[in-house]
Amino acid sequence: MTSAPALHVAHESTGEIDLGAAEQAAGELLRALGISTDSESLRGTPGRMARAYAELFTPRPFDLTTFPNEEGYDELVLARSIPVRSVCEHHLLPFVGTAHVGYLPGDRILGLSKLARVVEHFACRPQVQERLTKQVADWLSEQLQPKGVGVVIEAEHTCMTLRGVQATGSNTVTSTLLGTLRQDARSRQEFFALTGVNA
Ligand SMILES: Nc1nc2c(ncn2[C@@H]2O[C@H](COP(=O)(O)OP(=O)(O)OP(=O)(O)O)[C@@H](O)[C@H]2O)c(=O)[nH]1
Ligand SMILES: [Zn+2]
Repeated sequence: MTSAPALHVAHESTGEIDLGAAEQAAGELLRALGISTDSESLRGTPGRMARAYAELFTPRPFDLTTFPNEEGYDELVLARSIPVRSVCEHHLLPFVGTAHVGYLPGDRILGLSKLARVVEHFACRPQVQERLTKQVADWLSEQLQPKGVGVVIEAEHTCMTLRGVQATGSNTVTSTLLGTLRQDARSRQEFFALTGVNA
């Protein structure tokens, strides 16, 4: 199988990260919340907070490597249980879970790891789960021109399980289907059956 020229996926930063300013602000936030940073173990906490959020908001750049679909493979390609870690844009608390990302190939097939990389790419920013699901599906559709795309994400929102309503054990399922996977009932059913999500 010959590799097509890789298309570089630009880092889509949500803005410049100023670690120094973030550390200072984190220190002020802790003090405003009544948490002293005087002790040895908390002295570095504002800096750690700044670096932790910077890490969560910085996706790793990657190349979108595709190959010609030489065998004319026309069934579903599905990567299941891709880990998802993101941060909800309402509380800036983590939501974590798994994504199932699949497509029905057209003229080209995608390097399999890229299905996980595109999830990370859109997860590394303040998000809502619905938008993340749709962004992954739309991006695959635009870049690969497949016959269909399906994305399902199941995630626990810690803003909903650890605080607020404290709905411990709950998780949220979102899905976006495009093309044949949306229009054709049999393809749709097969997709959900293979993801293991009851729909
Ligand atoms: N649709 C959607 N809502 C989300 C997501 N992540 C968090 N939220 C919700 O965003 C909402 C923000 O609502 P507010 O009423 O402003 O916040 P709040 O007072 O902290 O609400 P509670 O969480 O109910 O205590 C909450 O209902 C969250 O559950 C997400 O990915 N998608
Ligand atoms: Zn939230």
